[in-house]
Formats: sequence, C-alpha cells, structure tokens
Amino acid sequence: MASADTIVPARFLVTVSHLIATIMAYSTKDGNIRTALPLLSTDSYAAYNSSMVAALALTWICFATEFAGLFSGRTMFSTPSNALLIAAHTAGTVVLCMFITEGWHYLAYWYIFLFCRLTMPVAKIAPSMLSSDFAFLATEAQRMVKLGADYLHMDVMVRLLCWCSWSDCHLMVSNPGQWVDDFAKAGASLFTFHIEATADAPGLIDRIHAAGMKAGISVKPKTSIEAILHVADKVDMVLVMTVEPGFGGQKMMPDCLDKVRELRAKYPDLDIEVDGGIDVSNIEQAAQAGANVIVAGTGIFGHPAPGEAIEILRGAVTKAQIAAA
Ligand SMILES: O=C(CO)[C@H](O)[C@H](O)COP(=O)(O)O
Repeated sequence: MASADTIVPARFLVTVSHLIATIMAYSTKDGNIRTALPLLSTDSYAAYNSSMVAALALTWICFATEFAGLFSGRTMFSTPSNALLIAAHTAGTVVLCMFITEGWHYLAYWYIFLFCRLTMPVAKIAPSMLSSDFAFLATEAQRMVKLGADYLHMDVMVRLLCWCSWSDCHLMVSNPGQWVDDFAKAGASLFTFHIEATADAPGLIDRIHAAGMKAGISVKPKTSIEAILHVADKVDMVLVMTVEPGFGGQKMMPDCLDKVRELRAKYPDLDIEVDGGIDVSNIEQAAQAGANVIVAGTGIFGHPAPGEAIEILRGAVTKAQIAAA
C-alpha cells in the first residue's frame, strides 16, 4: 500500500495536470465548437460556446471543491479515495488531451464531464445524531461536519426540527406525508420515509420533490426489496435498515445485506444507504454488498476518534467500489 508521503503529492500533481488540461480546453474551445458547426456556418456558435463554457465552469467548481477537501485535510489521508482520484484524473487528462488535439465535437466535453461525475455513487458518511449528546446537539452537529460528515442523519420518531441544509431525515412515523412541508421549511435536504408507512409511495415522492427535497425510501429488515422496486427509479436513495428501527446501539443484521446486493446489481448508480449497527468492524461487509451511504451512530460517536472512524468508513466504501469496478 502506498504511503501518504507518496500518494498525496501524486494526487496533487495529477489533479493539477488535469486542471491545466481543462484550462487548455478553454483556450482551444473554438476548434471543438467549429467541428460541431456546418462548414462556413457561424449560426449557433454563441449557443455552443455558452454550453462549453458552462461545462468548464462546472468542472472548475468541482476542482475547487476537491482542492478544498484536500487542503483542509478532510480527504487527504484516505488511501482508497486518493487512488481512485489519481486514476480518474489521469484518465481525465489523457481523454482531454485527445479532445483538444483531435478537435472532437464540443459536446464530447459534456459527455466526459458527466461520465466522470455520474459513474460512481460516491461514499457518503452520515453520523446518526441519535447517538450524540442531545444537551449539545448543535455543537455535536458542528463537530461531525468538521470531522468530515457528508450528512447528519436525523431519526424522526416524533416531530423534529432540522436546522441545517444537509440533514438526511429518516421518518420512522406513520403517515409521513403530513410532514413534507414542515420538513422542507425546516431545511431538510433528504426526506426518507418507510414503504411500510404509506399506500402511495409514488405520490409521496412527487410531493417531496415538489417541496424541493430529495426523496428516500426505506425498508425494514422483514420487508423484502421487491416492495420498493416499483419506485426505485423515482427515488434519490434507498435506505436498507440493518436493525429494527427504534433505537441505536443494536447489532447489525448481516442478512439484510442481501437486499443491498440485489439492489446494487439492479441499480449501479443509485445511492444505497445502510443504517443500524454499522461500525469500523463490519463496514467492509456493507461496502462489499454495495452500500455507499453509511449511517453510523454508536460506530462514530462511540469511537475513541470519531474523525478516524468517518475516514475508515469512507475508505472502505471507496475501496469496495474500486474492487467492484
Ligand atoms: O435508525 C436508527 C435507529 O432506528 C439509527 O439511525 C441507527 O440505529 C444508528 O444507530 P447505531 O449506528 O448506533 O446502530
């Protein structure tokens, strides 16, 4: 395994090469746009130019985010993530050089960009606030975000107010539809309900989306995955419970991971979340089954170094994704 002394500078250098290639693509974009235009025609030049500039602007936003993660140390020490990014940036630099030198159609840039962004459902770690110190909830939330959490997982058994824009709200209530507007107003970004709690899942998903939130659907351990397949294309995430919902600190039920395997085989790009009894000792099983969004309460808050636990969970997911690719 490469050490941080070599892999971190290697990642930095290939990322910079990729960035330079995108800057070159900006300065030579005229050739790619003209390839897309009929001979001697200048109609549509402005529209194609704006489209290409938009794609490049999105790329640079992604670079800014990545450099922020790298320099803040948040994504610096995960070897599987570093290896994946080195491979992605190397491939991106090579394809972009061909795009420039061979004068490919400008739309190819969009395809390259979208392929790079969408091919893999990235690892997301969601500390379950159920295991935090409720007397200092806001401080606990800030601590988790500083330590690298991608979401804060909020279990809702009675009404709860979300105060931040990256709350992953898991509603373990009957009639979840009655709370859609309240959660949207409170700033929830992801509203996950149980298939067992509604008779009209497609309608509820539409309402969640219309309220400006992502929609997730959850299955309890005894519910088969077939129960949600009719809406798997409509939702942004499927949550497979690996314990009976209710409280933290339970033991993960490995049988539930068969549902994750089945779902991942059918939906390679879907966000699949697991929740219940996940920690650094069993994350490899969940990651190898295909889970990429990891909820952990006791596994993070009860770990002597919660930031390290978050990175181990993220690293295991990324490593399993590389192995499966
Ligand atoms: O949904 C939940 C309980 O119903 C919790 O999110 C879950 O149990 C997380 O806690 P832990 O990681 O300690 O098991």
